[in-house]
Amino acid sequence: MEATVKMPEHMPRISAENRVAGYDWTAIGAELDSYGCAVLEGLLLGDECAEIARLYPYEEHFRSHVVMARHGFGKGEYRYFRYPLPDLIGGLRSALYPRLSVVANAWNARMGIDQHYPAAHADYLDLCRGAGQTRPTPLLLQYQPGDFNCLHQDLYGDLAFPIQVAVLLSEPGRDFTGGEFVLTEQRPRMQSRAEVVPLRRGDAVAFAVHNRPVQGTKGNYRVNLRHGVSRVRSGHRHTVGIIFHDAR
Ligand SMILES: O=C(O)CCC(=O)C(=O)O
Ligand SMILES: [Fe+2]
Repeated sequence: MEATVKMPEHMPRISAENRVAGYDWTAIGAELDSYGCAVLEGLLLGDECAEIARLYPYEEHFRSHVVMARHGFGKGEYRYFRYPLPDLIGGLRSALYPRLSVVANAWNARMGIDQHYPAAHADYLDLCRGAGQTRPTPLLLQYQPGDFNCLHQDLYGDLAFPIQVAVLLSEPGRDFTGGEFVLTEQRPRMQSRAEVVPLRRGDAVAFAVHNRPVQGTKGNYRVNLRHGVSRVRSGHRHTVGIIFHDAR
């Protein structure tokens, strides 16, 4: 007879390392190089999305609460998680980082930036700590009808890891309409380029935080990116943002 082992409910069914290892990182790196963003389909399961979104009202999980309209950031609200992060988010943060650091190091070399990202996220957080950046940056966002997130860059100090990840926790068309994830890319002496990233619930987008190199005819040039969310037309939308540098 087969033994059945029931996993405790709070444990993610697949380890973060295993789910991250399931993606084609060569293809993701190529998408990031070409467009400044790449989609990781199905990073979270539906019930995992619900589990994270449900944390929103519980203050004990968060260190601060931002009402976007008060700061001119848009309309809607978000909360920065406290350490220790929920397992699912902390696990993804450390499992995604080594893959993205390969792309980030290649970008720095192409942009002539003399900085190397260590292979382990714990070591990068040590560097952040040394720069006075000790507060956790992963966040949970909540949008209602009429809400939007103005184009911005998530920079919280001198140290900034150049790629971040956002996971959509609500299902477009069912839970909400509108609310598209938008990325703009400002090119030197040229007009800006926009990307609208189609996401389903559980999909993640990895994208450039502020700068990335673009291969031109005369070598690499640097573009400046911003991201945001278009107006939510109906329903409710939740996202979890995974930023790899900590904040001052
Ligand atoms: O809600 C979104 O899709 C964008 C969230 C965001 O700005 C972020 O994760 O940094
Ligand atoms: Fe953001």
